[in-house]
Amino acid sequence: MIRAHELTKRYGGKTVVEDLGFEVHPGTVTGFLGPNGAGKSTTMRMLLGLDAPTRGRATVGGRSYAAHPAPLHEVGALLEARSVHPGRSAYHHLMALAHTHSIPKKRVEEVLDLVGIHEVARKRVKGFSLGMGQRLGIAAALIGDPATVILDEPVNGLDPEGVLWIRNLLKSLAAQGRTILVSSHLMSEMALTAEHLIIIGRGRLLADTTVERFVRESGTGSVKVVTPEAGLLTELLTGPGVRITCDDPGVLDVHGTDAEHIGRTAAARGIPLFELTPQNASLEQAFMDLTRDSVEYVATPSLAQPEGAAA
Ligand SMILES: Nc1ncnc2c1ncn2[C@@H]1O[C@H](COP(=O)(O)OP(=O)(O)OP(=O)(O)O)[C@@H](O)[C@H]1O
Repeated sequence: MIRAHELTKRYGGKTVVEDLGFEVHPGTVTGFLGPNGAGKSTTMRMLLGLDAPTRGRATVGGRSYAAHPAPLHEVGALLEARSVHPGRSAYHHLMALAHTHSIPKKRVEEVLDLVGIHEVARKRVKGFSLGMGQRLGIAAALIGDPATVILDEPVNGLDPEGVLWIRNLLKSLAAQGRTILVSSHLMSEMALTAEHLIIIGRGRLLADTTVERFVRESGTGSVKVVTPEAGLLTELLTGPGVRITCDDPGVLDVHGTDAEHIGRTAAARGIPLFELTPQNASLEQAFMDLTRDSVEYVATPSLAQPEGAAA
């Protein structure tokens, strides 16, 4: 388990992480979300003992990172900055890590297989694509078979196949009972990967919730329904809190209820459905609504606002 308690970081006069408290539990993927500059990387660096908190405390598995006798077995991490010597091969990089942490050579082969870079393992890292570099970083994070895995923006620069691969890898690591914390600024990707979300903005906690609850409570979700019986289905679904729009014949946009209820209602009356799709775009919208006041790098338009304009 990861625990942050009143975690605070100041650089000079600027507070970049403020009074942050959360827990990350084993067995699920927890997404760590926030707009650019929200403080995600700084928080992760504090969890990993790479930055000292100005105040507060961060523990992994009940101890601060530095207090672990064999940290690679406890925590595996991928941070944004690449720290691999460009002239080294992936194999030698991992071998060096294994050697200095008493990890058997066999484990190097295992993680190379796991991340799918066995074929290029003897090539120099400087020729690696961003995606290959990310895979190598993940191999290094997993080499100690850690109970906790912390990854900062692992899908950055990956192609769709790579994104899908990371998603499945993280889920399988969580299913093995590990604690997984993964940062992103993409809500839509996290909604597919994570079960739990910790959302920060300007270094402060904005939400600590499950994906399911975030979707439900965002209230902005809708379901696209394609049916030849649009009129009848609209009648059956109409009720308190439900709003249905129909811009194209046979295509309904249903707000205020979920796909399961719509599917069951249709099935009970034998109404055929050609499509029943929860709209994830609105999830991204809910995330942007939540973090709007915390977005740091939209400075230009708001600076251009005349004095006294609404914030
Ligand atoms: N070493 C440092 N010295 C001064 N300011 C820093 C330092 N590291 C980070 N910051 C500032 O702290 C804030 C949070 O940065 P951080 O990289 O933690 O955010 P982030 O959420 O990871 O952003 P991104 O999604 O862009 O990676 C930013 O305003 C950044 O400029």
